[in-house]
This record gives sequence, C-alpha cells and structure tokens, in this order.
Amino acid sequence: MESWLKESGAVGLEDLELVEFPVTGRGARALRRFKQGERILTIPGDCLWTVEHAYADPLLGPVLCSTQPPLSVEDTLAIYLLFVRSRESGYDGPRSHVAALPASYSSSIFFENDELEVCAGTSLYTITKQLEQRIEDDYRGLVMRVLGLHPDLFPLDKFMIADYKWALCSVWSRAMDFVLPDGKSLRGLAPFADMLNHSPDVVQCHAYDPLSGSLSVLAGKNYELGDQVSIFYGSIPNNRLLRLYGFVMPDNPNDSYDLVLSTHPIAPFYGKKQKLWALAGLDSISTISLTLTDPLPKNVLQYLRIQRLDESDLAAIALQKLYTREKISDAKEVEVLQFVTESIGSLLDSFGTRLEKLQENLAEGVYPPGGNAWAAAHVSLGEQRVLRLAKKRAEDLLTAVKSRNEIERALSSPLHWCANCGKDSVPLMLCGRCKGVMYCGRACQVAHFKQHKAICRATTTKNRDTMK
Ligand SMILES: C[S@@+](CC[C@H](N)C(=O)[O-])C[C@H]1O[C@@H](n2cnc3c(N)ncnc32)[C@H](O)[C@@H]1O
Repeated sequence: MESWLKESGAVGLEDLELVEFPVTGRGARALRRFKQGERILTIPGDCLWTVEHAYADPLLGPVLCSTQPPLSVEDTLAIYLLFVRSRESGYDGPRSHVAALPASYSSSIFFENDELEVCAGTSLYTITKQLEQRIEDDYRGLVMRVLGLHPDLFPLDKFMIADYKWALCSVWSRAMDFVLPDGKSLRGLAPFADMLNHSPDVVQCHAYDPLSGSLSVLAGKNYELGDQVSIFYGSIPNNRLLRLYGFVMPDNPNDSYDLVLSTHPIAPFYGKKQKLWALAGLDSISTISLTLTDPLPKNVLQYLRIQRLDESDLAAIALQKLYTREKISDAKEVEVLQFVTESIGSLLDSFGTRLEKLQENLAEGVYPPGGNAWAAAHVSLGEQRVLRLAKKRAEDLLTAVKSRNEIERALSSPLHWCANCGKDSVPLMLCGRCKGVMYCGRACQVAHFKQHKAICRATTTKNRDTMK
C-alpha cells in the first residue's frame, strides 16, 4: 500500500510507521518530531475512495449509472470496496489498501445477544436491533437491483451479507466527511490516513483540498519521536462510537441519550401542530439528543408544549399572543414537566441493568475489560447518567412551577383545609408568618414545616414587598 501511495504522489509516509498500540490497536507512529500545525501526510485525490471515483470506474461506473434511484453514498462505497476486493487482477493499488483493512469489526451489530443485553434499554440497543433488520433488507434490495443482475462483476460468493456488513463497517469506521465550498458534502476513505486512531487530545487536523482533491493531515498537537499520531474523529458519544467505530471511551464527556418524541397523525390539530414543529426546527417525529451538558434541551419542552396545544392556544398563537418557546400556562407546563419526569422515569426503569449494578460489575471485572460486554456497559452507564440528569432537571423545573403556583394561590386566599392532613371540618389556624396556609393543630404545622418552609419565606417576603 505504501509503495502504491508513494508512486501516486503521497507525501510524508517516510516519517510514519504502522505499529500496534495498546487500547487503540494498529496506528501510526511518528518517526520524527512534529510541531502542532505542521503537515504530516498528504494522500493524493487519485487514491481516495469516493462516490465520484466509483462512478468513474470503467467497469463499476456504468452499473452504478444505470441504477435508479441511485445507491446511497454508504452503499456505493461499500460496493466499490467489495468490487475491488473481489477482482483477481488489476486494481493493484486499491487492492493493497483493502488487503490492509481489518478482517473483522467490533461494531455493536456483531455483538452476541448476551453482550448486547448488557446495554438493554439504551438507544444503542434499539438502534442496533433495527439496524440488523435494515441491513438485511438493504442487502436483499441490493441483490435484486444490482448484484444479482451482474453476476460477472459481482460473484455472489464474494458479495454475501457478511461481506456487505464488513464493507459497511469499513465505511462507518474509516470514511471521513467534509463540507465543500459549494455546500455539498464529501465522504471518502483515504488509504493510510484511515490508519490514524482517534484522540480527544488533538485539535481537528485533517482536511480535504477541493482544488487538488487531496487529503492532508496536520499535526493536531506537538509530537515527539515515537508518539502515536492521531486525528480527532469528533465529539462523539459512546453509543455512536460503539455502533460505528466499535470502541468506547470510559467517562466520555460527549455521552448522550437520543430521545425520540412522536405524535400520531390522528392527534387533534395534527396539521397545525406539524407546522409549528417545523417552525421550531422540529418534526412530528423528532429525535433530540439529551447530553451531559444540556440534559433537557429547550426543544424537548417546546415539542411537548406544541403537542398539548388546544383550540384556544392555537388561536392565540395565530394572533401572535402566545409563543411555544415559553410556557403556555403554569398548568400546561406542570403537565409537560410531569410527563417528562414520568417518561424518563419509565425509560430508566426499562434499562436491563441499573447504573449502580453496572458500576459494581465493572469494578469487579464481571465484564472482561475492553470486551464487547464491557463496551456495552459503558454505553449504558453514559445513557443512564444523562437520563438521570434530565429527570432531575425536569423535577427541579416542576417544583419551581408548582411552588410559583402555590405562592400565587396562597397570596390570593388561604386554603380552607389543613395543609398537612387535609381535614376541613375542624377549627383551623392560619400560619402566623405567611398567612397563606391553615393547620388543624400544632402537630400538623410542625410536620408540614419542612415542605412549607421555602414557600412560607417567599410568600412572607412577597407580602412584605406588597405592603411597602
Ligand atoms: C480509522 S480506523 C483507525 C485504524 C485502525 N486502528 C486499524 O487498525 O485499521 C478506526 C478504528 O480504529 C480503532 N480506534 C481508533 N481510535 C481508537 C481509540 N481511541 N480507542 C480504541 N480504538 C480506536 C477502532 O477500531 C476504529 O474503528
């Protein structure tokens, strides 16, 4: 592979060597020092695997051109890889790259049932199950539309579903994505550059040059001789890392939970609500990422507020008197937040193994470190952490809205029943401080104090302010 790349004009290969590293596996080692920002490697455009190159291939191109609707980028690249791998002669350069690719991958789509069960309840678990089915369907479609029609080009024994899965994983874990100056996106594999492992400690340092069509890697930090040279794959949560790349990073700060919100089309005012979701950058089926830094994004609440709008709310919105970015009313906000709290509670209950148990199992080495079950446990830990934060945030917001309600009520008229035990047919006495709630006796007042304290203080302050 290296000699083909050098002959094709690659620059920088003499300063790097491929070796095995602990944890990351094979990667590139620096054979000299590099200063951050210095160019390390350039792979010429002719050596890249792109959709454009697949279409330009004299054998594969005409088949791809005649396939309507066109294959997805992912499928085109996967078929291109398998096609080159299957050739007995020719394609020597690209074939040397394919020969250097891993023989197998550790994406969650290859997990045994018991390994995947460790992360039951996670969005990764659901997506992986759905993917298994989707890959089978896509493969069947490819056989009918492309592979089966050209057995001379695609010998089926080299294009089995296992080969297709291998090729998909090669694309998922090795392709690089770029946005071109015209706004179009480019996805491709760059031989040798795809041997660089991910490190969160380097800055984004690989770039595509649209003029020359080449791919360059700069030093994402200062390197000493012998250091592993890495690139930055992105701020990716463990659930995605495991599905696409087959590895996880313990305590990943990018961990997230993909919350799916959906509404059935028979729901009242569905059409009007659909327009409001669209205006908010949402859809009637929206997947929103809850993250460690923003566990309850504003658009989750906005989606649910729109879902609960009634006829009068919709009329007020039409008159621009109401905005779904803000709460519709305290009562509706309570409804929304209660729903969020309960739904997230049910999601957490549906996890096969609770966070504390996973931590215990990891500490005791129940899941062999670095193995599939270990990786699945880390995904589950990350998702549960995010969901617990989201639930706490919803509960805090709920308490705030409820206490605001209670203060308003307390200010307008004291409750005519004991705030602690609820009795109303007994002599009641007012809370001496806030005069906002009543008690049937001292015992109930003392028992209720902890709960009432904050509101009592706030109400007293507000009463005082009003009297000034
Ligand atoms: C683009 S390839 C990098 C080269 C790869 N190690 C190889 O031998 O071909 C991406 C794959 O490398 C591995 N990898 C990359 N960064 C890693 C990391 N920080 N920790 C563990 N594995 C990593 C994963 O298997 C991933 O799917």
